[in-house]
Amino acid sequence: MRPRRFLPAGPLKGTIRVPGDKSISHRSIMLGALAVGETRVTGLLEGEDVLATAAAMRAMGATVERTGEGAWSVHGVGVGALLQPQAPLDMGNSGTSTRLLMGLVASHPITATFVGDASLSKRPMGRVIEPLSQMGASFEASEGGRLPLILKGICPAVPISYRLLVASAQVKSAVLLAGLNTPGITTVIEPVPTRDHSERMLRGFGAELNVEVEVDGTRIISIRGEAELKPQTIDVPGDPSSAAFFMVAALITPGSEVLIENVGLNPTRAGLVEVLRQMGGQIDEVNAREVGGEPVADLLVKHSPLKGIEVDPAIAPSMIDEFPALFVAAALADGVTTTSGLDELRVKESDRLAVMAAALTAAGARIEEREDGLIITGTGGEPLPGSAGAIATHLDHRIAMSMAVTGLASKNGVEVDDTRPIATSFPVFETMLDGLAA
Ligand SMILES: O=C(O)C1=C[C@@H](OP(=O)(O)O)[C@@H](O)[C@H](O)C1
Ligand SMILES: C=C(OP(=O)(O)O)C(=O)O
Repeated sequence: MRPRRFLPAGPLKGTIRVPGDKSISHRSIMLGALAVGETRVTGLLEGEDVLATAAAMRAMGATVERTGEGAWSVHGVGVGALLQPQAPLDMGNSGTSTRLLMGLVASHPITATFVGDASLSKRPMGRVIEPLSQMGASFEASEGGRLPLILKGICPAVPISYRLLVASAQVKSAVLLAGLNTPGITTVIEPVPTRDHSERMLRGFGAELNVEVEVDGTRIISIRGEAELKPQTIDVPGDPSSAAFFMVAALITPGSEVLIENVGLNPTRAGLVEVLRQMGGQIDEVNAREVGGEPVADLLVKHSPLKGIEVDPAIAPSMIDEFPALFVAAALADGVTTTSGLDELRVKESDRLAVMAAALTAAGARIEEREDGLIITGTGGEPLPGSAGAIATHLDHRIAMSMAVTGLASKNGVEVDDTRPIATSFPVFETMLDGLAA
């Protein structure tokens, strides 16, 4: 364990550039590994989760090499040509690596064992086991459909049409990736839109992918299998989920003004910016452009008095990883913030509703935990008292970073029990935070 007390500090001033988007980084390595020829990636997130994906693709035959800071070269094996890994695939803390790679393995004639850390081993895999079983793959999973599990893929797999039961980009992507090496058309029906990086990138690599949107917003996504992917050059935009911590930090710390450069603002990811603006946060988009097929801008964030709001549950999928950071903003806002429809937060790296309720309460905030959300009564900008002892982060990087930010807006600081998990998604977080506060 690596504990740290995050002390009150500020104002935050300066310009930062957050590391590459985690979702896009995973996908660029996976698709690069399935294209024939060399894919070059710049701006790749070199966090532990993405490195787990890189190691797994190497174990299945691809050449994945670092050529410079954030610069990677991937020589793929071609769709259908993944090799049987010789040892269990260690997915560490990463749900995205696990579920997307299960999709890839499912339609190859190989068997793979998936293992992970204590957090990942508690997370539900039934949501991908179900559709991939329909496609013909077989599974030996631990109790409740959890890791460790053994997946026996099948070739040819059976194309399916699958309606998502949970709003999950990981489940959608697992089925689409399995569909890549499946004859015919594999379809995912998505009643609630989730992040669409897989769709964008599959198209970019030359897969035949079709999206129809029905009047009620349901998306019908079809991919033609036995695809041939062409290698690409990919520039990964900055991760809005990492930028989130600095947006909130700047908004709640008096006198702050921070420019966060190169932030990915794909509409399926940008919910937090909208919600913080509804709360009164001043966040200006400058230099809007496109990077790697994704909308990007620099965000100029200034300290702002925030007010509590009722967060529309419909926006949740577009900010699903940002709720821990939002709860911190709400704890410092004037009035009550209500959130609902957040059951999915209970099955992330930790139970993010229970863990954030306990953590913010320990820091002196007023929190009521409901079945599907938190109700937070803010201080109206007054610093929170801070924590007496160490706050339990349960191997969850986003809890650790959220509570680090809470420390800035506290009287006595907030102690986090373990900062190591931050390296799964944002290895330079502490350096950046210390730099802005200096
Ligand atoms: O597809 C992805 O890259 C991700 C999808 C989301 O998970 P779910 O699909 O479980 O909602 C998100 O929480 C995760 O951090 C990354
Ligand atoms: C939920 C997350 O990641 P994953 O599901 O890939 O572990 C996250 O990064 O917040």
